Amino acid sequence: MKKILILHTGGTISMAEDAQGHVSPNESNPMSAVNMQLDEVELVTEDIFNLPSPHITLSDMLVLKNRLKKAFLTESFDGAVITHGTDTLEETAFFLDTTLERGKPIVMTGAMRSSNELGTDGIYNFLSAIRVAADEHSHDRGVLVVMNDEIHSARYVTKTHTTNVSTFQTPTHGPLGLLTKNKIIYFHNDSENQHLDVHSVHGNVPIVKAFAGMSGQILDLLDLDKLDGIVIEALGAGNLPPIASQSLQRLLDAGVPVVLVSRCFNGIAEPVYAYQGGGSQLYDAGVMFADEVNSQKARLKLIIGLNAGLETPSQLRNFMEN
Ligand SMILES: NC(=O)C[C@H](N)C(=O)O
Repeated sequence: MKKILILHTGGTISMAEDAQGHVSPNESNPMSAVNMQLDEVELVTEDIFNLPSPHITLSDMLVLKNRLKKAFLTESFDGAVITHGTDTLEETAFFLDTTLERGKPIVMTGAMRSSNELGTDGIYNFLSAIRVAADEHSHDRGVLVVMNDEIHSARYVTKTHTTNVSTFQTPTHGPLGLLTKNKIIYFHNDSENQHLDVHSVHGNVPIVKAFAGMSGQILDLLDLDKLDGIVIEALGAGNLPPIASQSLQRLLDAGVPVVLVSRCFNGIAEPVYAYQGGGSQLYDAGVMFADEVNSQKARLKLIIGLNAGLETPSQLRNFMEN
């Protein structure tokens, strides 16, 4: 018999629609009332939060991480399922994936349609997540995201559609696997995300998106005394308009960690172009190129690195670029 910890955190999966079509949280989570009778699986359920996922903070992620650590170290759980709002699900998944060691399966899921809507996907996704968490082949894969019959890696998955039930996709790599009616099939193994545990999540790290004709105005407005780092969503392979790149130099000169990702949905940013504002110039000036993560995940990674005590530029660069 597998013992699986269920942590409900809120999100649309826990919400209901009213007569006007407005969706909001319930006093008590409808998912807790779902009577999931499964052979060979014992479920232990906790309503750890009841929050829409735009209300989830890094402190909440830390609470979840500590709860999961306890579950596996001292409570002999065989796996865990976390239900979560989809808006920031990928961020919580990435945070847990980076701060917890790989081992027993941790599976996150949610829904795009609330509990009383026609075609609600909540209970189906919940059951799928439990199946994956109880499967022997789900061990040592890091945090998994299960929605709409697909299994995705926390490192790469992202929300791609505002309302569609197939919103979670893995650009460049594709999903790790899928669920059929009777089977769970993994197509490939994922490389391990660098693991670093943290006990705090302090830090002001904004994300700034680049655009054609970008001036330095937004970067010039940033108060260096209140800035612990910055993530730039750059153009293409990792380039910036020339004036913006000049303003970035002020941050680099002040020792602010600057991390770059691409605003492209697919592919990997690399220091290639040598013109003014080009990636290779930015790299030589000290900009770190975060490997294969989007801006919201690069931001979490930088905050984790800083809170884990990586101080020197080379320590941080090694963490951010691998
Ligand atoms: N589908 C969802 O769960 C979206 C909702 N706004 C949330 O993230 O809480």
